[in-house]
Amino acid sequence: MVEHDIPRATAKRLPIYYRYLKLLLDSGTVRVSSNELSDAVKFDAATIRRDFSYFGALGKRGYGYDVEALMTFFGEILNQDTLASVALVGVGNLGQALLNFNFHQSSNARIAAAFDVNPDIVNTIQSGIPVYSLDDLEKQITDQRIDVAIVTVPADVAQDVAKRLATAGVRGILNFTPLRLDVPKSIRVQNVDLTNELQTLLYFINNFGEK
Ligand SMILES: NC(=O)c1ccc[n+]([C@@H]2O[C@H](COP(=O)([O-])OP(=O)(O)OC[C@H]3O[C@@H](n4cnc5c(N)ncnc54)[C@H](O)[C@@H]3O)[C@@H](O)[C@H]2O)c1
Repeated sequence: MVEHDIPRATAKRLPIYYRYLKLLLDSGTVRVSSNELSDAVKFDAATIRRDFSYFGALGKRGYGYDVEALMTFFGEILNQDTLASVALVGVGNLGQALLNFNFHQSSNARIAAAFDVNPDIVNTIQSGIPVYSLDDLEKQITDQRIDVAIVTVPADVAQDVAKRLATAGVRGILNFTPLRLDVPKSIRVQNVDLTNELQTLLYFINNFGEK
């Protein structure tokens, strides 16, 4: 693998370019200009052109960049990265906050794909992460070798989502919904309940708070 001596800020933008290019490729787009990329990923076009030039990827005037060639190229570079890919299902208030936080800097995991049913956000990039239609769940989980999913959907659809995740092959679910999920024994579920945490804290403060 060729070592690329690139600035850290450029390296951090690479997964974002990669994921957006993958969305374009999946939708059959052949080429893209730095201005179009700029609109989607919210980095200015000059930054994008400079970033790409570090990799020797030069767009042609009036043509732009070849999406598939860029994807292949960036994919190879990113393969050196052994981060666990995580999915997030339900890009609402909580889901957006988790996408924005991501986990990359503090752990060996990062959210690689998000899913929702809301047509207003499907096929957009949120905090650098592509949001796919729920219809694409199984395909993306398989293609992106996703092992773990975070579930932030309304409780009434959580069981159905968990079942689909299980069938798609995830091995762990971080469940933020109040529903207790029924999944095969081979799948580990970790429930997160901030209300519980707060109640516990209040209990300790009220009962053992006096020094
Ligand atoms: N564990 C906690 O401490 C905690 C805290 C806050 C919220 N929650 C829970 O997290 C969940 C999300 O809360 P929120 O405030 O973000 O809700 P929200 O309504 O803002 O977001 C829900 C999102 O899920 C999407 N969605 C609906 N059905 C879907 C489906 N079948 N597949 C994929 N996406 C679907 C919606 O389009 C929406 O974007 C709820 O279950 C809520 O009870 C838990």
